[in-house]
Amino acid sequence: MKISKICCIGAGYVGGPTMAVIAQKCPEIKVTVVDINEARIAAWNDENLDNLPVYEPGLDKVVGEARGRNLFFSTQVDAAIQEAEMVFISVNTPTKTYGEGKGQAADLKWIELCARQIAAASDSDKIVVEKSTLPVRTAEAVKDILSNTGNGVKFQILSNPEFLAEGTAVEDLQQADRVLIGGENSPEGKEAIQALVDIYAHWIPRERILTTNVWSSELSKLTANAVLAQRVSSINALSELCEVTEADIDEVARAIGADSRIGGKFLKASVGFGGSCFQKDILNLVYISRSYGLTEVADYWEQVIKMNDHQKGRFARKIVKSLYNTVSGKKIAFLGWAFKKDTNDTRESAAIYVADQLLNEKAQISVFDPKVKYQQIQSDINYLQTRGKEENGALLESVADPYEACKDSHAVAILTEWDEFVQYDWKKIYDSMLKPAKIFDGRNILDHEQLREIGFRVYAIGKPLE
Ligand SMILES: NC(=O)C1=CN([C@@H]2O[C@H](COP(=O)(O)OP(=O)(O)OC[C@H]3O[C@@H](n4cnc5c(N)ncnc54)[C@H](O)[C@@H]3O)[C@@H](O)[C@H]2O)C=CC1
Ligand SMILES: O=C(O)[C@H]1O[C@H](OP(=O)(O)OP(=O)(O)OC[C@H]2O[C@@H](n3ccc(=O)[nH]c3=O)[C@H](O)[C@@H]2O)[C@H](O)[C@@H](O)[C@@H]1O
Repeated sequence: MKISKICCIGAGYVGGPTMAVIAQKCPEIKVTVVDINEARIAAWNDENLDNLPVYEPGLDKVVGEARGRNLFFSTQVDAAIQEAEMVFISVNTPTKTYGEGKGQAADLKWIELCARQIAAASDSDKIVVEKSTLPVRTAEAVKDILSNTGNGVKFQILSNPEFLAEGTAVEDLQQADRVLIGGENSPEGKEAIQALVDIYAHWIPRERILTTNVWSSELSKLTANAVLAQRVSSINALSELCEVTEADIDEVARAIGADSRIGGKFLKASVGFGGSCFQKDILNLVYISRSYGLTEVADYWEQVIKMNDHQKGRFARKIVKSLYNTVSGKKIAFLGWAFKKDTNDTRESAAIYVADQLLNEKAQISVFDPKVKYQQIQSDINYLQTRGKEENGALLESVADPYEACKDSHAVAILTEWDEFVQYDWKKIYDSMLKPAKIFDGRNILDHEQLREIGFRVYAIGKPLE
């Protein structure tokens, strides 16, 4: 079966970049990305490519090449579904905030709405592709909704989870380690799988396109994130041990990573992992395991989250302790608010939780992030509902100049590993700060020796103190 029209529901961090790359690589396929969020669609259609709603290195070029040719962004959801032979579901699947499974299970409200909308808008057979990250066996529910429309239209459900990481999305999509496609083991299922394989085969070597049954595919996505996050929690757990034993976590990571069985990637100690997915997906895995009565399995994975919460908490406590156990009224500069470099995404960023803890101690925080705006920072902190909006507004500011953020501060905390932070004039920053001037490097990116020569007191993750 040859696909000529694709519709993707959800124009977010996954739907936008993923479809842009499919459109770039498959110029003969018309790709329409739809969303109910009008402002988001307008931003995707903005003539000025600097205003795209998702910041990703290289994305402007891809969108610039394909948009208007065979890539379209629209709010006309039904029309796009109707004309497509293949419909991707790429909507958000956050952790439930109410009812059964609150705080752990994935909220599948938007997935179900999409399935119902596809069912209602379709008058020809379609392949429906789960692109969102979903609990194992979700395809069963999607299929149940789609096969009970009574209008004779037939649907095949595929699972095609996305493994891109933010900040490197375009590169990850163009040179994916693997593409995973799960489908039904029937002639129709195999035909649907092949149709999607053919799309990716435009640019991904065939041996990197893995095909499995639907349940393996759904579960592999949760598992991949759980194992990645587990590595970060493992190295972060060891960073605390380094601090009390005078071992150096970067040296330990290099030493163990040199073992090809372990590998060197994803062993960078930090203030804690953030992002919209690691925590959400592990909580989901914990919930699923517990719902099958697998207590030990659930407890095992839950520890990855507990360790991460501990890491964020102890970073904040370290700042308070070293500022003589009080930060009330003291200015603390935050360099970075995004959950990692090269993205404007702040979801579950460690910075939010460290700030919240310091605001509880009445610190005055001044944030500089090259890609995150004041409004987003306020909305992130207000979302926690720890204190009123007015108080947050009075204690937490953001400025457009990093030197301004650091001026007259007692301490500078590095929360995101933006490359530009390394290049700053740290002598100038030192001269503008209150003394003793302190730096808390939550990402271990700065030259600590040089900073100490300037006169800074430096606290880093998993490093011996002076
Ligand atoms: N952010 C990431 O790096 C990755 C995310 N994922 C998964 O991909 C999925 C999407 O994530 P993001 O793109 O980050 O979410 P997002 O929140 O950035 O985008 C989702 C979009 O779907 C839209 N939407 C929701 N319901 C809709 C409906 N019924 N009709 C039309 N539009 C609708 C929303 O308005 C929103 O713009 C999630 O399941 C996530 O776990 C997977 C891999 C990477
Ligand atoms: O499902 C998802 O959403 C995606 O989640 C992660 O991607 P992402 O969260 O965008 O970014 P990562 O590079 O994985 O970083 C996650 C967090 O871990 C932190 N991290 C990462 C690596 C490391 O060594 N140390 C460390 O602290 C990062 O700073 C960041 O806060 C996975 O890497 C992707 O494969 C997956 O598709």
